[in-house]
Amino acid sequence: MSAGHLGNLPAAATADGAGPAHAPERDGEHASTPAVVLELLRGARPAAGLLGTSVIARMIGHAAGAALLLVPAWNLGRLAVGVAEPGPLVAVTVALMVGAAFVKALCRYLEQLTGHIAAFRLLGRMRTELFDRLVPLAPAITDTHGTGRLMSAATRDIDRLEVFYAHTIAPVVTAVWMPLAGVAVAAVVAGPLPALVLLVGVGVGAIAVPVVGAGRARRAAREVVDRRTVLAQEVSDDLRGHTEILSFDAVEHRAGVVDAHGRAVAAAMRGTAGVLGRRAAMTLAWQAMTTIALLALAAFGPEGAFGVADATDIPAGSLGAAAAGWAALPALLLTIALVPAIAPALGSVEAFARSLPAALASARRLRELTTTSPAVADPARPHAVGRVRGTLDLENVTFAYPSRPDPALRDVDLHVPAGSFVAVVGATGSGKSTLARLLTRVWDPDVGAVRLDGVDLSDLALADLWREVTVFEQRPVLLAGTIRENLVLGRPDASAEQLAAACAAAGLTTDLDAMPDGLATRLGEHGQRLSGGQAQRLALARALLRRSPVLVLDEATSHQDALTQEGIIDRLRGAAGGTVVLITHRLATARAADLIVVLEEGRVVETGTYVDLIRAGGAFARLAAQ
Ligand SMILES: Nc1ncnc2c1ncn2[C@@H]1O[C@H](COP(=O)(O)OP(=O)(O)OP(=O)(O)O)[C@@H](O)[C@H]1O
Repeated sequence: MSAGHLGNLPAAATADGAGPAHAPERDGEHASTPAVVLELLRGARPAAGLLGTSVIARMIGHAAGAALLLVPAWNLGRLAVGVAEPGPLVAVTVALMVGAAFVKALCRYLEQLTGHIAAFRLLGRMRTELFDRLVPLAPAITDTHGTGRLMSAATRDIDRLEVFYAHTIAPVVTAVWMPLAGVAVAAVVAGPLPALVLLVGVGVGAIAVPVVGAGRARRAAREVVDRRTVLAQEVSDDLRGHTEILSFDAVEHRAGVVDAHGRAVAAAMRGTAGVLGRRAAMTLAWQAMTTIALLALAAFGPEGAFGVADATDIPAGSLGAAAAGWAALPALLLTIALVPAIAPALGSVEAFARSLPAALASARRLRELTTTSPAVADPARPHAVGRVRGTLDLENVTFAYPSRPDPALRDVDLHVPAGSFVAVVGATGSGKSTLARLLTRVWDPDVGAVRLDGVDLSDLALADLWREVTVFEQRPVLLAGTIRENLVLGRPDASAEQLAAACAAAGLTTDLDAMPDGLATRLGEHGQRLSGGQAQRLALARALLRRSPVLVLDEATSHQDALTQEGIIDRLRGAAGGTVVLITHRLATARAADLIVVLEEGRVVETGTYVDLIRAGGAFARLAAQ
């Protein structure tokens, strides 16, 4: 997907405009309503044809619906004043009504069909775009927003925009054109005064209904969206941590937390109820008032106010003659019938005035998410990558997480020769994983540089970097598919031999042999059908399979027994494609390393081989003695 305009989602910052490396910035929250609406409309371009059809179908459908009321009203008037023969008139009226009903039904079908196809197509695109936008924002976005919130954005917020595309564009157009057409018909058939009365009535309905409580409805909608998001985050945490919740006997406590958030959502929703009630009442009130005003005009207004029907047309001796004083009856009935004929078009204003604030609140939240500056961004002109040897250098690196002022790494200088095996050790919290994250450019350093083969990582395209440097995360994520699908995630074209070699190196072969379905074994969500050790061995095999020039392993053997761990470490050098950086708190695994780097409170305090460091009797020896 291109990095330029991305449908409904505003363009994300690029490297040039990213500002400070990891200071997430948001501007979506402050976007004005017209700006958000305009952006949504711009995003509708790919489905313009379908949306146009939906609008036209709705306009014709509403006109047919109006005809269902206007034809009998007009003809009833004509019948009453005697200007038409009852027999043919009834036949024509019935035929016209059947035709209008058929057109109305067909148009309604077309409107709904095309409107919804357009909306779902656009929502599908937006989900893909959202995903594309979120990738470069990770991990800043999960750190600051939480996965539940992102999930809610990708599903609920995007779904809510369906209201805008399927239920707003066509109704708005119809809500403008139907009243104008109705007033024009009244002006032609009944004259300017009835048209003016109708215009005022419709104007009150069209303007007052959505305006009543608009600010309150908007604030309440935003609150509902925010509170629902918190609820989604809590529920997602509960689902993920259900085992802990059960074993800690915390079901009641957690149910109470979720219940409290549910109540908060309900309270926020109640905020809109009063506004909705008033709007519904006003929708009915303007119709009643306009009808009364038209009747009053006919009864007490100037003579000839409904003066189009010609009394000389009325045959002598007919019922019409008796009703000569009511010569204007057809025009009066037709104008009165215009009120309920126009009402459905305005009724939808009330409906979308109700749902639109929620859709716009969702659009704002999506905007807010996607305008967060990425923690790392692709360079404007990436350095071309040739054959990577795998030399790593950290030069005077200092880094602090955005949420913590104390640096997690300070003044780190480190040289890792290509093809070497380096172990990074240190007490918990000393900055080992942070070092791994900087090597894979999850974050950029605040000061100093991280280089691969002498090239600053920030000059490499992220895709190139991710291809050359493979990372084994401390808490690797397994997908719900088969073992094979998980293994080939980073190398879809791996041969059977390559798969077997990676599995053997990671110590997974015995496990696979014991499984009746072998590589085809399904894992369940987050690999829950594997033991902790098996899941770790599988994730390690997946990382080894890539044979990338640099392999960063963060606690890759922490769940293994001593024997299994020893075997894995022995095979590691041969199985990896080049440089290996092994982050570990088990010092025995560092024994085979060419170089051991000891971290203490974010600083490199010692480097050397196992034997040298033990002999030196410094920080490493103290760690070993613990
Ligand atoms: N995402 C984060 N946001 C804020 N602070 C963080 C984050 N991740 C780590 N830290 C902090 O940075 C410091 C270094 O953490 P790091 O995970 O690098 O240590 P570590 O040596 O890998 O620890 P362990 O052996 O326990 O995994 C710690 O003080 C930690 O609390």
